Amino acid sequence: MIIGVPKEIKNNENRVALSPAGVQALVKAGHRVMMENNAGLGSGFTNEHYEEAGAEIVHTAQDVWGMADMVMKVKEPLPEEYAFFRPGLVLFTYLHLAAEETLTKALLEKRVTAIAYETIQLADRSLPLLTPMSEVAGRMSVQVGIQFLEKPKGGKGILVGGVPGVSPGRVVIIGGGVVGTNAAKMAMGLGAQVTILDINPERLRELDDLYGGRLQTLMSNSYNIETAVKQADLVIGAVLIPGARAPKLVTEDMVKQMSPGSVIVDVAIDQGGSIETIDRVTTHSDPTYVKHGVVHYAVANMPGAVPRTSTIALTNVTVPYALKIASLGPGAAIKQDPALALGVNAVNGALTYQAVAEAHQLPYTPLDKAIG
Ligand SMILES: NC(=O)C1=CN([C@@H]2O[C@H](COP(=O)(O)OP(=O)(O)OC[C@H]3O[C@@H](n4cnc5c(N)ncnc54)[C@H](O)[C@@H]3O)[C@@H](O)[C@H]2O)C=CC1
Ligand SMILES: CC(=O)C(=O)O
Repeated sequence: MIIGVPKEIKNNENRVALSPAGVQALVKAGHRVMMENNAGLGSGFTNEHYEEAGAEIVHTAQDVWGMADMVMKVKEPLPEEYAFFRPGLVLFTYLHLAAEETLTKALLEKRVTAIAYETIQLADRSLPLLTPMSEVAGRMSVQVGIQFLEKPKGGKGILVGGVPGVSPGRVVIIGGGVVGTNAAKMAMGLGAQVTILDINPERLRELDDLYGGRLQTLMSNSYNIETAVKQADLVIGAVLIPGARAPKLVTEDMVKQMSPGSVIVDVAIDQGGSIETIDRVTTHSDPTYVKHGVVHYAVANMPGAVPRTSTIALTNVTVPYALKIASLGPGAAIKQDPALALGVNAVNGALTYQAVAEAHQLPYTPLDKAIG
Protein backbone atom coordinates (compact mmCIF):
# COMPACT_ATOMS: atom_id res chain seq x y z
CA MET A 1 0.00 0.00 0.00
CA ILE A 2 1.10 3.59 -0.56
CA ILE A 3 0.80 5.66 2.60
CA GLY A 4 0.88 9.44 2.25
CA VAL A 5 1.70 11.91 5.01
CA PRO A 6 0.91 15.57 4.23
CA LYS A 7 2.23 18.51 6.22
CA GLU A 8 -0.32 19.70 8.79
CA ILE A 9 -1.84 23.07 7.94
CA LYS A 10 -3.84 23.95 11.06
CA ASN A 11 -2.71 27.03 13.04
CA ASN A 12 0.54 26.20 14.86
CA GLU A 13 0.11 22.49 14.28
CA ASN A 14 3.66 21.25 14.28
CA ARG A 15 2.97 17.57 14.75
CA VAL A 16 3.23 15.15 11.84
CA ALA A 17 1.49 11.79 11.46
CA LEU A 18 4.64 9.65 11.36
CA SER A 19 8.05 9.84 13.00
CA PRO A 20 10.98 8.25 11.11
CA ALA A 21 10.56 5.18 13.37
CA GLY A 22 6.96 4.82 12.15
CA VAL A 23 8.05 5.17 8.53
CA GLN A 24 10.68 2.48 8.99
CA ALA A 25 8.14 0.03 10.47
CA LEU A 26 5.80 0.51 7.49
CA VAL A 27 8.56 0.32 4.87
CA LYS A 28 10.01 -2.84 6.46
CA ALA A 29 6.55 -4.40 6.16
CA GLY A 30 6.70 -3.80 2.37
CA HIS A 31 4.77 -0.51 2.04
CA ARG A 32 5.74 2.78 0.39
CA VAL A 33 5.58 5.96 2.45
CA MET A 34 5.33 9.36 0.73
CA MET A 35 6.15 12.28 3.03
CA GLU A 36 5.35 15.82 1.93
CA ASN A 37 8.46 18.00 1.72
CA ASN A 38 9.46 19.23 5.21
CA ALA A 39 6.33 17.73 6.79
CA GLY A 40 8.29 16.77 9.93
CA LEU A 41 10.37 19.91 10.43
CA GLY A 42 8.07 21.29 13.15
CA SER A 43 8.72 18.12 15.14
CA GLY A 44 12.46 18.22 14.50
CA PHE A 45 12.50 15.56 11.76
CA THR A 46 14.14 16.51 8.44
CA ASN A 47 13.57 15.07 4.96
CA GLU A 48 16.92 13.29 5.37
CA HIS A 49 15.73 11.57 8.57
CA TYR A 50 12.70 10.28 6.64
CA GLU A 51 14.71 9.23 3.60
CA GLU A 52 17.10 7.27 5.82
CA ALA A 53 14.04 5.50 7.27
CA GLY A 54 12.90 4.59 3.75
CA ALA A 55 10.36 7.30 2.87
CA GLU A 56 10.07 9.07 -0.46
CA ILE A 57 9.80 12.88 -0.33
CA VAL A 58 6.99 14.36 -2.41
CA HIS A 59 6.83 18.07 -3.17
CA THR A 60 3.20 19.07 -2.86
CA ALA A 61 0.22 18.13 -0.72
CA GLN A 62 -1.73 17.45 -3.92
CA ASP A 63 0.82 14.81 -4.94
CA VAL A 64 0.73 13.15 -1.52
CA TRP A 65 -3.08 12.95 -1.46
CA GLY A 66 -3.20 11.97 -5.14
CA MET A 67 -0.73 9.07 -4.92
CA ALA A 68 -1.67 7.61 -1.54
CA ASP A 69 -4.04 4.70 -0.93
CA MET A 70 -4.13 5.78 2.72
CA VAL A 71 -3.48 9.30 4.00
CA MET A 72 -2.30 9.55 7.60
CA LYS A 73 -2.70 12.91 9.30
CA VAL A 74 -2.87 14.36 12.78
CA LYS A 75 -5.74 16.86 12.66
CA GLU A 76 -9.02 16.77 10.78
CA PRO A 77 -8.72 18.01 7.17
CA LEU A 78 -9.40 21.73 6.72
CA PRO A 79 -11.72 22.94 3.91
CA GLU A 80 -8.79 23.56 1.55
CA GLU A 81 -7.99 19.83 1.81
CA TYR A 82 -11.52 18.59 0.99
CA ALA A 83 -10.75 18.92 -2.74
CA PHE A 84 -8.29 16.02 -2.32
CA PHE A 85 -11.00 13.58 -1.17
CA ARG A 86 -11.91 10.80 -3.61
CA PRO A 87 -13.81 7.50 -3.52
CA GLY A 88 -11.90 4.65 -1.90
CA LEU A 89 -9.29 6.84 -0.24
CA VAL A 90 -8.56 5.71 3.33
CA LEU A 91 -8.17 8.67 5.70
CA PHE A 92 -6.65 7.79 9.08
CA THR A 93 -6.50 10.76 11.48
CA TYR A 94 -8.27 12.58 14.33
CA LEU A 95 -11.65 13.65 12.93
CA HIS A 96 -13.94 14.74 15.82
CA LEU A 97 -16.85 14.64 13.35
CA ALA A 98 -19.55 15.38 15.95
CA ALA A 99 -18.19 18.93 15.95
CA GLU A 100 -17.56 19.04 12.17
CA GLU A 101 -20.74 18.90 10.10
CA THR A 102 -19.27 20.24 6.84
CA LEU A 103 -16.36 17.82 6.99
CA THR A 104 -18.74 14.92 7.72
CA LYS A 105 -20.80 15.76 4.63
CA ALA A 106 -17.68 16.14 2.45
CA LEU A 107 -16.38 12.70 3.50
CA LEU A 108 -19.76 11.13 2.77
CA GLU A 109 -20.17 12.84 -0.57
CA LYS A 110 -16.70 11.74 -1.73
CA ARG A 111 -17.15 8.19 -0.33
CA VAL A 112 -13.94 8.33 1.69
CA THR A 113 -13.20 5.54 4.18
CA ALA A 114 -12.71 7.75 7.23
CA ILE A 115 -11.16 6.08 10.28
CA ALA A 116 -10.99 8.34 13.34
CA TYR A 117 -8.14 7.81 15.79
CA GLU A 118 -10.32 9.02 18.65
CA THR A 119 -13.12 6.45 18.28
CA ILE A 120 -10.96 3.34 18.02
CA GLN A 121 -11.99 1.62 21.25
CA LEU A 122 -10.83 -1.53 23.01
CA ALA A 123 -13.15 -3.95 24.81
CA ASP A 124 -12.31 -2.30 28.17
CA ARG A 125 -13.74 0.94 26.64
CA SER A 126 -10.33 2.66 26.57
CA LEU A 127 -9.39 4.80 23.55
CA PRO A 128 -5.81 3.78 22.72
CA LEU A 129 -5.21 6.36 19.98
CA LEU A 130 -6.61 9.24 22.02
CA THR A 131 -4.84 8.38 25.27
CA PRO A 132 -1.33 9.75 24.57
CA MET A 133 -2.64 13.10 23.29
CA SER A 134 -5.01 13.30 26.27
CA GLU A 135 -2.02 12.70 28.54
CA VAL A 136 -0.24 15.59 26.83
CA ALA A 137 -3.28 17.92 26.84
CA GLY A 138 -4.18 17.06 30.44
CA ARG A 139 -0.69 17.95 31.64
CA MET A 140 -0.62 21.05 29.44
CA SER A 141 -4.01 22.27 30.69
CA VAL A 142 -2.54 23.08 34.09
CA GLN A 143 0.67 24.52 32.60
CA VAL A 144 -1.44 26.79 30.40
CA GLY A 145 -4.03 27.61 33.06
CA ILE A 146 -1.52 28.77 35.66
CA GLN A 147 0.11 31.11 33.12
CA PHE A 148 -3.22 32.83 32.44
CA LEU A 149 -3.83 33.18 36.20
CA GLU A 150 -0.86 35.56 36.26
CA LYS A 151 -1.81 39.24 36.34
CA PRO A 152 0.16 40.30 33.22
CA LYS A 153 -1.67 37.56 31.26
CA GLY A 154 -5.13 38.82 32.34
CA GLY A 155 -5.59 36.57 35.38
CA LYS A 156 -6.42 37.34 38.99
CA GLY A 157 -2.80 37.06 40.10
CA ILE A 158 -2.84 33.73 41.93
CA LEU A 159 0.08 31.37 42.47
CA VAL A 160 -1.78 28.06 42.57
CA GLY A 161 0.62 26.46 45.02
CA GLY A 162 0.30 29.39 47.44
CA VAL A 163 3.18 30.03 49.86
CA PRO A 164 3.45 29.37 53.61
CA GLY A 165 0.74 31.45 55.27
CA VAL A 166 -1.30 31.92 52.06
CA SER A 167 -3.97 29.53 50.74
CA PRO A 168 -3.24 27.65 47.53
CA GLY A 169 -5.44 28.13 44.45
CA ARG A 170 -8.45 25.96 43.67
CA VAL A 171 -8.42 23.82 40.54
CA VAL A 172 -11.69 22.15 39.48
CA ILE A 173 -11.52 19.42 36.84
CA ILE A 174 -14.72 18.18 35.18
CA GLY A 175 -14.15 14.67 33.83
CA GLY A 176 -11.84 12.19 35.55
CA GLY A 177 -10.56 10.22 32.56
CA VAL A 178 -7.14 10.52 30.95
CA VAL A 179 -7.13 14.33 30.54
CA GLY A 180 -8.63 14.86 34.00
CA THR A 181 -6.26 12.50 35.78
CA ASN A 182 -3.19 13.99 34.12
CA ALA A 183 -4.40 17.50 34.93
CA ALA A 184 -5.00 16.45 38.54
CA LYS A 185 -1.49 15.00 38.86
CA MET A 186 0.05 18.26 37.64
CA ALA A 187 -2.17 20.45 39.82
CA MET A 188 -1.53 18.31 42.92
CA GLY A 189 2.19 18.40 42.18
CA LEU A 190 2.07 22.20 42.25
CA GLY A 191 0.29 22.16 45.61
CA ALA A 192 -3.14 23.33 44.41
CA GLN A 193 -6.42 22.32 46.08
CA VAL A 194 -7.89 19.95 43.52
CA THR A 195 -11.48 18.84 43.00
CA ILE A 196 -12.40 16.37 40.27
CA LEU A 197 -15.95 15.59 39.14
CA ASP A 198 -17.05 12.60 37.11
CA ILE A 199 -20.38 11.01 36.32
CA ASN A 200 -18.99 7.50 36.78
CA PRO A 201 -18.91 6.47 40.47
CA GLU A 202 -16.43 3.67 39.73
CA ARG A 203 -13.99 6.19 38.30
CA LEU A 204 -14.43 8.40 41.38
CA ARG A 205 -13.62 5.37 43.57
CA GLU A 206 -10.49 4.62 41.56
CA LEU A 207 -9.34 8.24 41.85
CA ASP A 208 -10.03 8.22 45.57
CA ASP A 209 -8.02 4.98 45.96
CA LEU A 210 -5.14 6.47 43.98
CA TYR A 211 -5.01 9.98 45.44
CA GLY A 212 -7.45 9.99 48.41
CA GLY A 213 -6.69 12.84 50.77
CA ARG A 214 -4.81 14.81 48.14
CA LEU A 215 -7.84 15.52 45.98
CA GLN A 216 -11.57 15.80 46.49
CA THR A 217 -13.82 13.67 44.29
CA LEU A 218 -17.39 14.77 43.56
CA MET A 219 -20.25 13.26 41.60
CA SER A 220 -20.84 15.33 38.48
CA ASN A 221 -24.28 16.93 38.64
CA SER A 222 -25.35 20.51 38.07
CA TYR A 223 -25.51 21.27 41.83
CA ASN A 224 -21.96 20.10 42.52
CA ILE A 225 -20.59 21.66 39.33
CA GLU A 226 -22.11 25.04 40.23
CA THR A 227 -20.77 24.92 43.80
CA ALA A 228 -17.28 23.90 42.70
CA VAL A 229 -17.02 26.24 39.71
CA LYS A 230 -17.97 29.40 41.57
CA GLN A 231 -15.11 28.84 44.05
CA ALA A 232 -12.56 27.83 41.41
CA ASP A 233 -9.56 29.80 40.24
CA LEU A 234 -8.97 27.39 37.35
CA VAL A 235 -11.64 25.17 35.74
CA ILE A 236 -10.56 22.43 33.34
CA GLY A 237 -13.15 20.85 31.00
CA ALA A 238 -12.17 17.19 30.44
CA VAL A 239 -15.36 15.24 29.70
CA LEU A 240 -15.92 12.84 26.86
CA ILE A 241 -18.77 10.71 25.59
CA PRO A 242 -16.87 8.88 22.82
CA GLY A 243 -17.68 10.21 19.36
CA ALA A 244 -20.50 12.49 20.62
CA ARG A 245 -20.69 16.26 21.09
CA ALA A 246 -19.53 17.20 24.58
CA PRO A 247 -22.38 18.06 26.97
CA LYS A 248 -22.51 21.73 28.08
CA LEU A 249 -21.95 21.24 31.80
CA VAL A 250 -20.83 24.72 32.89
CA THR A 251 -23.60 27.22 32.13
CA GLU A 252 -23.25 30.93 31.45
CA ASP A 253 -24.79 31.66 34.89
CA MET A 254 -22.10 29.54 36.57
CA VAL A 255 -19.38 31.44 34.68
CA LYS A 256 -20.91 34.76 35.79
CA GLN A 257 -20.53 33.62 39.42
CA MET A 258 -16.76 33.00 39.05
CA SER A 259 -14.51 35.74 40.39
CA PRO A 260 -12.90 38.05 37.81
CA GLY A 261 -9.55 36.87 36.50
CA SER A 262 -10.39 33.18 36.95
CA VAL A 263 -9.45 30.90 34.05
CA ILE A 264 -11.28 28.16 32.11
CA VAL A 265 -9.32 25.71 29.94
CA ASP A 266 -11.79 23.60 27.93
CA VAL A 267 -9.79 20.65 26.66
CA ALA A 268 -13.04 19.03 25.43
CA ILE A 269 -13.38 21.79 22.81
CA ASP A 270 -12.41 19.32 20.06
CA GLN A 271 -15.78 17.61 20.65
CA GLY A 272 -17.63 20.94 20.67
CA GLY A 273 -16.76 22.07 24.22
CA SER A 274 -18.32 21.62 27.66
CA ILE A 275 -18.66 25.27 28.71
CA GLU A 276 -21.65 27.36 27.57
CA THR A 277 -19.63 30.58 27.26
CA ILE A 278 -17.16 28.96 24.87
CA ASP A 279 -18.61 29.96 21.54
CA ARG A 280 -15.49 29.63 19.41
CA VAL A 281 -12.40 27.50 19.00
CA THR A 282 -9.23 29.48 19.75
CA THR A 283 -5.74 28.97 18.34
CA HIS A 284 -2.21 28.80 19.71
CA SER A 285 -1.52 32.21 18.17
CA ASP A 286 -4.60 33.79 19.83
CA PRO A 287 -5.50 31.32 22.57
CA THR A 288 -7.82 33.23 24.91
CA TYR A 289 -10.68 35.68 25.16
CA VAL A 290 -12.39 37.18 28.22
CA LYS A 291 -16.10 36.82 28.91
CA HIS A 292 -17.82 37.88 32.18
CA GLY A 293 -14.32 38.72 33.46
CA VAL A 294 -13.15 35.10 33.08
CA VAL A 295 -10.27 34.10 30.78
CA HIS A 296 -11.40 31.37 28.34
CA TYR A 297 -8.89 29.07 26.58
CA ALA A 298 -10.28 26.73 23.88
CA VAL A 299 -7.45 25.46 21.69
CA ALA A 300 -8.46 22.25 19.89
CA ASN A 301 -4.93 21.08 19.12
CA MET A 302 -3.12 21.66 22.40
CA PRO A 303 -0.48 18.92 21.81
CA GLY A 304 0.51 20.78 18.63
CA ALA A 305 2.48 23.15 20.89
CA VAL A 306 4.76 20.33 22.09
CA PRO A 307 5.16 18.56 18.76
CA ARG A 308 8.33 16.64 19.41
CA THR A 309 6.86 14.78 22.39
CA SER A 310 3.45 14.49 20.77
CA THR A 311 4.53 13.20 17.33
CA ILE A 312 6.57 10.42 18.90
CA ALA A 313 3.78 9.52 21.36
CA LEU A 314 1.16 9.51 18.59
CA THR A 315 3.24 7.42 16.18
CA ASN A 316 3.84 4.86 18.95
CA VAL A 317 0.13 4.07 19.03
CA THR A 318 -1.04 4.65 15.44
CA VAL A 319 1.55 2.54 13.62
CA PRO A 320 0.31 -0.90 14.76
CA TYR A 321 -3.15 -0.02 13.35
CA ALA A 322 -1.67 1.53 10.17
CA LEU A 323 0.32 -1.68 9.64
CA LYS A 324 -2.82 -3.76 10.01
CA ILE A 325 -4.83 -1.58 7.54
CA ALA A 326 -1.97 -1.50 5.03
CA SER A 327 -1.10 -5.20 5.23
CA LEU A 328 -4.61 -6.72 5.30
CA GLY A 329 -6.37 -3.96 3.32
CA PRO A 330 -9.00 -1.77 5.04
CA GLY A 331 -11.96 -4.15 4.54
CA ALA A 332 -10.26 -7.22 6.05
CA ALA A 333 -8.57 -5.21 8.80
CA ILE A 334 -11.90 -3.73 9.91
CA LYS A 335 -13.57 -7.15 9.88
CA GLN A 336 -10.75 -8.72 11.87
CA ASP A 337 -10.28 -6.04 14.53
CA PRO A 338 -13.37 -4.85 16.45
CA ALA A 339 -11.46 -1.94 18.02
CA LEU A 340 -10.46 -0.67 14.58
CA ALA A 341 -14.03 -1.18 13.33
CA LEU A 342 -15.21 1.32 15.96
CA GLY A 343 -12.85 3.85 14.38
CA VAL A 344 -14.73 3.76 11.07
CA ASN A 345 -16.93 6.85 10.99
CA ALA A 346 -17.73 6.85 7.26
CA VAL A 347 -17.38 4.35 4.42
CA ASN A 348 -18.89 4.04 0.93
CA GLY A 349 -20.92 7.21 1.49
CA ALA A 350 -22.55 5.86 4.69
CA LEU A 351 -22.20 7.37 8.17
CA THR A 352 -21.30 4.47 10.43
CA TYR A 353 -20.82 6.11 13.83
CA GLN A 354 -24.14 6.56 15.61
CA ALA A 355 -23.17 9.48 17.88
CA VAL A 356 -21.97 11.48 14.87
CA ALA A 357 -25.18 10.74 12.96
CA GLU A 358 -27.19 11.92 15.99
CA ALA A 359 -25.09 15.09 16.36
CA HIS A 360 -25.93 16.14 12.78
CA GLN A 361 -29.33 14.43 12.44
CA LEU A 362 -28.06 12.41 9.49
CA PRO A 363 -28.96 8.79 8.71
CA TYR A 364 -26.87 6.15 10.51
CA THR A 365 -25.87 2.89 8.79
CA PRO A 366 -24.40 0.02 10.85
CA LEU A 367 -20.87 -0.77 9.65
CA ASP A 368 -21.62 -4.35 8.57
CA LYS A 369 -24.38 -3.08 6.25
CA ALA A 370 -22.15 -0.30 4.87
CA ILE A 371 -19.27 -2.63 3.98
CA GLY A 372 -21.44 -5.59 2.94
N1 LIG B 1 -8.02 20.17 23.01
C1 LIG B 1 -7.10 19.26 22.73
O1 LIG B 1 -6.04 19.56 22.19
C2 LIG B 1 -7.31 17.85 23.12
C3 LIG B 1 -8.55 17.46 23.51
N2 LIG B 1 -8.77 16.18 23.96
C4 LIG B 1 -10.14 15.89 24.36
O2 LIG B 1 -10.30 15.86 25.77
C5 LIG B 1 -11.54 15.18 26.06
C6 LIG B 1 -11.33 14.18 27.20
O3 LIG B 1 -10.55 13.10 26.71
P1 LIG B 1 -10.11 11.86 27.64
O4 LIG B 1 -9.77 12.33 28.99
O5 LIG B 1 -9.11 11.09 26.87
O6 LIG B 1 -11.45 11.02 27.70
P2 LIG B 1 -11.77 9.84 28.74
O7 LIG B 1 -12.79 8.99 28.07
O8 LIG B 1 -10.52 9.22 29.24
O9 LIG B 1 -12.42 10.62 29.97
C7 LIG B 1 -13.64 11.30 29.87
C8 LIG B 1 -14.29 11.28 31.24
O10 LIG B 1 -15.45 12.12 31.17
C9 LIG B 1 -16.38 11.53 32.04
N3 LIG B 1 -17.71 12.11 31.81
C10 LIG B 1 -18.60 11.85 30.82
N4 LIG B 1 -19.70 12.60 31.01
C11 LIG B 1 -19.48 13.36 32.11
C12 LIG B 1 -20.24 14.32 32.82
N5 LIG B 1 -21.48 14.67 32.45
N6 LIG B 1 -19.67 14.91 33.92
C13 LIG B 1 -18.44 14.58 34.32
N7 LIG B 1 -17.69 13.65 33.70
C14 LIG B 1 -18.21 13.05 32.61
C15 LIG B 1 -16.29 10.05 31.75
O11 LIG B 1 -16.87 9.27 32.79
C16 LIG B 1 -14.78 9.88 31.66
O12 LIG B 1 -14.20 9.51 32.91
C17 LIG B 1 -11.97 14.56 24.72
O13 LIG B 1 -12.92 15.39 24.09
C18 LIG B 1 -10.69 14.56 23.93
O14 LIG B 1 -10.89 14.48 22.53
C19 LIG B 1 -7.77 15.24 24.04
C20 LIG B 1 -6.51 15.59 23.62
C21 LIG B 1 -6.18 16.90 23.08
C1 LIG C 1 -6.96 14.64 20.22
C2 LIG C 1 -6.71 15.74 19.32
O1 LIG C 1 -7.58 16.20 18.62
C3 LIG C 1 -5.41 16.34 19.26
O2 LIG C 1 -4.46 15.78 19.84
O3 LIG C 1 -5.24 17.39 18.62
